[in-house]
Amino acid sequence: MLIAPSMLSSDFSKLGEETARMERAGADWIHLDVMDAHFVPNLTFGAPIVGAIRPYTKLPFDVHLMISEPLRYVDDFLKAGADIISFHLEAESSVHETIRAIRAGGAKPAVALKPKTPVEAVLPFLDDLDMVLVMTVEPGFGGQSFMAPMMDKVRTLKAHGAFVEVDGGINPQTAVAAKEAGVDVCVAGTSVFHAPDAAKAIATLREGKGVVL
Ligand SMILES: O=C(CO)[C@@H](O)[C@H](O)COP(=O)(O)O
Repeated sequence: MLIAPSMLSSDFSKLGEETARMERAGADWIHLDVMDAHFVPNLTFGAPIVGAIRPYTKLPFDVHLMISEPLRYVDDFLKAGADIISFHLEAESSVHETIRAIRAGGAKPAVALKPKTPVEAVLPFLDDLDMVLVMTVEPGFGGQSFMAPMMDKVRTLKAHGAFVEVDGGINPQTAVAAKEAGVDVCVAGTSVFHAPDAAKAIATLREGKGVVL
C-alpha cells in the first residue's frame, strides 16, 4: 500500500518543513485537506498555501477538496502544483465537468465518497477516474475512529478494477483491514504525525500486518 500522510495533523507553523520531513520518513504522497467551512464544518487552507509548500518536496501532491464548489477552484489547485485532485460526489459541481477540468490541466481526477453515500453512486464515473477516495470517517476532522463497514465499498470498487484510497482513522490495526480489503493508498494523519518515529509509523502502515515496527 502507498502511504499519504495528511498534513492536517502536521504543525501548521512549519508546513514546508513538515512536508520535507514526511518525504524523508518514506511517504509516497503528501495528502492536503482543503476545507471551506461550508461543505464540512472546518476551515483549513487554500491554493496559495499548497503552492507555498510545493517547493519543499518532489512527492506527488494528493489534494482532497472538501469544498462545495470544486470546479470553481480546480485551476487554482492545478497552478499550485496538485498532481491528484479528489473532489466529493456530494459537492455542487458537475462531476463530468470537474473530472474534465482536472484532466485537461494535467492532473489525475478522483472522486471522494462520504460514509453515507452508497458506492453504487460512483460506479458510472469509474472509467473517467484515476482513483476513488473512500472516506472512513465523516470528513472534517482528524483523530476520528475508522469505520470498518466502509471496507465493503472498497471490495466493490476493487471488483470493478478501481484504484482506491481510504482516509480517516488509519493506524497499525485498521491498516490491516484496509490491506485485506485491497486498498491501494492509505491516508494517515494522527498515526504518522503524532508517532515518536514517523518513518517507523509509515513503514508499519505500509506493511499492513498490525505489527508495529
Ligand atoms: O480528510 C480527513 C478528515 O476530513 C483526513 O485526511 C484526516 O485528516 C485523517 O486524519 P486521521 O484520521 O488519520 O487522524
